Amino acid sequence: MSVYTTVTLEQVQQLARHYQLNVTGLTPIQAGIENTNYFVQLDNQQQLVLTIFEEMSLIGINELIPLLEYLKQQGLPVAAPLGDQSGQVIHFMHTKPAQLAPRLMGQPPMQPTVLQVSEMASTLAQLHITLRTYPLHRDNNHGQVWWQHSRDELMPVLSQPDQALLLQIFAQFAQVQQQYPERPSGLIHGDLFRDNTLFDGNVLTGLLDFSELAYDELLLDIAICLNDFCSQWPDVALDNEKAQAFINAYHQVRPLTMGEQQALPTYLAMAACRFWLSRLQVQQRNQQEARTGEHILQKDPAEMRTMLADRLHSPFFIHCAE
Ligand SMILES: Nc1ncnc2c1ncn2[C@@H]1O[C@H](COP(=O)(O)OP(=O)(O)O)[C@@H](O)[C@H]1O
Ligand SMILES: N[C@@H](CCOP(=O)(O)O)C(=O)O
Repeated sequence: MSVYTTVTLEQVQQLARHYQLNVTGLTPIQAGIENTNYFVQLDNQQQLVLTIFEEMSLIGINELIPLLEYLKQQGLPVAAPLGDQSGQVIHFMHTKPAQLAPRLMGQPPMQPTVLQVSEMASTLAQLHITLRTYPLHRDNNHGQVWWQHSRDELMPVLSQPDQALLLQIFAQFAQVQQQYPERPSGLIHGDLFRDNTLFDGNVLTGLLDFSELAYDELLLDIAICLNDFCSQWPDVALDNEKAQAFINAYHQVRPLTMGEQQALPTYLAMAACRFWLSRLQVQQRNQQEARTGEHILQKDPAEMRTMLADRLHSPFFIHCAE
């Protein structure tokens, strides 16, 4: 996060009484940009994460509770939120929905190894397969309709070269979608960046932040995750060895269609574009609402703009073993 809603230790202790838990400490979490999160220390040495939802509707929040429970039961490393003594999961703090979930151990892989990349990709494929039969339809709030809308809204404030770049990717994307129609859809995570995962060595211990979960193209999820896990940080250029390892590992669990393989280079560019647009929007909002301070994280839109240009100018052509 960022901490938008400040809570006191006493307020969290009061919340924890519903769960018959004793809270001894509270630490704001700076990572993340949508919700307010705190690590919560219990007197029995366990730790929880308190999330105060800043944006998501109550309907959306309630959809995720059984979904996370289902994923946990299927063996995926997710933090299903806790029910209190009466089974209630969502409480309210400062009129906003709030939940407690177990803290998963591990660290986000800031410079992922090839093994971590492969582990991420095979888990992503597993996630897509596991969600195939899950009975939920949820539109993507940051899907194609939103891309077009936010592009049109932002156009007037962008420089001429930025406008040209946007027009180029949207035109190329429309063409590729028409050319390669064989692209399966399903429920996707929608935001699997490194900072929404935790690793202990090469073991993936946490998939976090399902707030963008929605019905959309699986290839979009692959492109979002691959872009972030397989870049040569701090440079955004693609690391070809990692990208190929990602594709191999994913393909072994859920074979990519020919359409997906051919469309991937353009999807990588569009995935970067989607986050360029959303970061520009967040930047505008933070300025308009004067949301600043040491606990407010602002991700750099320029990074995604550079990534978009890179993916367009140096496309990554994949090879999938038969
Ligand atoms: N269950 C959890 N276990 C461990 N760390 C967590 C957990 N939930 C959140 N975090 C930490 O909090 C950060 C922000 O959480 P996230 O859900 O991504 O918030 P936001 O919705 O604001 O992006 C994560 O990057 C991670 O460091
Ligand atoms: N991953 C997105 C921002 C979404 O932030 P999160 O903290 O809610 O995961 C980006 O990098 O722009």
